Order: sequence, then structure tokens, then C-alpha cells
Amino acid sequence: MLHSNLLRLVARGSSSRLMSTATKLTTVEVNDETGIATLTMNRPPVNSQNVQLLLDLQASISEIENNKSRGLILTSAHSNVFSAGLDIFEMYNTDVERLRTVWTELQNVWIALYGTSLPTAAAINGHAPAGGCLLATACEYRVMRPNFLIGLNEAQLGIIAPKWLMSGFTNVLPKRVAERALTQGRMFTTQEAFEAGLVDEIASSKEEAVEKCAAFIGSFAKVNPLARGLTKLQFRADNIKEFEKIREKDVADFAALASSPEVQKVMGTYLENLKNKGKK
Ligand SMILES: CCCCCC/C=C\CC(=O)SCCNC(=O)CCNC(=O)[C@H](O)C(C)(C)COP(=O)(O)OP(=O)(O)OC[C@H]1O[C@@H](n2cnc3c(N)ncnc32)[C@H](O)[C@@H]1OP(=O)(O)O
Repeated sequence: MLHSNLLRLVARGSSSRLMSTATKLTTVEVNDETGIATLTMNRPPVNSQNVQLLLDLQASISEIENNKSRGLILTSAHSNVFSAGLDIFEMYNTDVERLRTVWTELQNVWIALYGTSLPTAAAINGHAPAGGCLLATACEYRVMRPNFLIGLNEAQLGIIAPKWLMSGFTNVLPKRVAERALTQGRMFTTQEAFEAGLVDEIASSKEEAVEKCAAFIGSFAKVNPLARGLTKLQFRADNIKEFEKIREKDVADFAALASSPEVQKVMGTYLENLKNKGKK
């Protein structure tokens, strides 16, 4: 009953409160009737994840956990990109300390999202490469708009994604599909991602994607939230424990790899190609 009421409210479209613009790069809006919070990334043009966006995401996740929201929907303010992953400009020609900060804050966002007991869903309203895919797969449910790309393309960039970064991805895909995709650095189209199980539903608009995410979160309306949350965390406990054991070493390894002349050269070429793409 509660569930169907919740769905009706979602379908009717209800009022919402903007809880926080505490930062410029994310906003949190809570739907008054469903109690579900929408966390929107807003760093034009592509939500590339610089340290500020990563810090703002953490602050917004904490805010949603503390304001008794019933669930969290992650989405983007932009029309064709969910998130382009880490801001490569911030990692290029910089010092090791900055690289350590970038990676530490990426880890912090991931653990905040992956390890929250709240129901989470991603309304993927555009491309979601690398760090974009990481955020989407940290959520429990994914709804994606058609004709975009999602995947972990690190291998194509000449770098190795650590195990924690792959864990959301490997949790939802059959092992052999995940292994092949990760070794190829494969980007899936929306349709391919749906067929493989990387996304749960396809929606024709952002609004529909958010509604479908809200319906997923609404499906827990009759379930005791404490039991639900603890059950979710039991499923994720092994990944989280393994991550906690290596997190400091992982920062050092990333900073050493990303600052190496070889990887800096790859980043330089990659950035050049991105810039030239716009001129073609
Ligand atoms: C190379 C070594 C990396 C070290 C290790 C990091 C480990 C893993 C995690 C990561 O997340 S790495 C980041 C990987 N991300 C990508 O490979 C995505 C690259 N971007 C794209 O493929 C496309 O931009 C897009 C997301 C599909 C969107 O395409 P669209 O055509 O809509 O927009 P563009 O014209 O390509 O880009 C607009 C504008 O944004 C700049 N930009 C795009 N992505 C990034 C990024 N990741 N970091 C910083 N800046 C980015 C792009 O250069 C354009 O800028 P202007 O030319 O307009 O100034």
C-alpha cells in the first residue's frame, strides 16, 4: 500500500525542496512527498571530477544521510554527460601531492556512496566513462538514456584500475564479461549495457530516468530500513574491507604511476586529442 502510494506520488510529480546549494558544484533536492533526495552534479561542461567536485559530492552524500532522506538519486545537470570521470587537466603537469589529493578524494567519494546504507540509484542522463561509471556502479540501480556510452576505459588510457574501483562493475556483470570489458577498456552503448546487466533500465528522458530510480527506491517502502541497510552492507563488506586494507598504499601507487613520465605523456596526448576533437 505504502509502496503503491509512493509510486503514485512519484508519477503525479510532487513538490520538492532544494536542501542545499552548500557548494556550487552539486545540489541536493528532496521531494517533499517521497522523501527521496536527488543529488545533481553541476560542473560544466562535462562534470569532470576535480577535487572540488569530489569534496562537494562527499558533503552532499553526508547531508542526504543526515536529513533522513529515504534514498539518493545521483544525476547530472548536463544534457549529454553524466560525468566524464576524473579531471585529466588537474592530473596533468602537476605535483605528486596534488595527485595524492585527487586520488584520496576519489576514494572518499566512492566509499561514501558504495558504503551508504541508504538505497541509491543513478539516473545516467549522458556519457559515463571511467570515474562516471565508477559513481554509477557504486549505486544499487542504474537507469540510462539511449545512445550514450558507459564503461571503465582505464586500460585504453594505459593505466590499471585498482580492484576497489572495479568492484561495483564486477558486482553487476558476469565475471567473464567484466574481465573482457576491463581488459579491453570497453565502452558499452546504452543498449549493450542494458543487455549485459550493467544498467537496469533504459529511459527516454532524464525525467523518466529519475522517476524509474524513484520507483526502485520506492520498492523498499515496506522493508525495515535498518534490516535493508545492514543486508546491503553485508553484501558489500568484503569489497569495503579489502579497500580499507590497501587505501593508503593505493594512493601512493596511483601518485607514483600518474606522475611517471610515461603516464604524463599519455595524458598529454589524450588531452590534445580531446581538444582537437572539438575542432574537427
Ligand atoms: C590518462 C591517465 C589517467 C590517470 C588515471 C585516472 C584513472 C581513472 C579514472 C578517470 O576517470 S580518468 C578520466 C577518463 N575520462 C575519459 O576518458 C573521458 C574523456 N572525455 C570524453 O570522452 C568526452 O569528453 C565525453 C565525456 C564523451 C563528452 O563528449 P562531448 O563531445 O560531449 O564533449 P567534448 O567536446 O569531448 O568535451 C567538452 C570539454 O570537456 C573537456 N573534457 C572532457 N573530458 C574531460 C576530462 N575527463 N577531464 C578534463 N576535461 C575533459 C574537453 O577537453 C572539452 O574541453 P574544451 O575543448 O571544450 O575546452
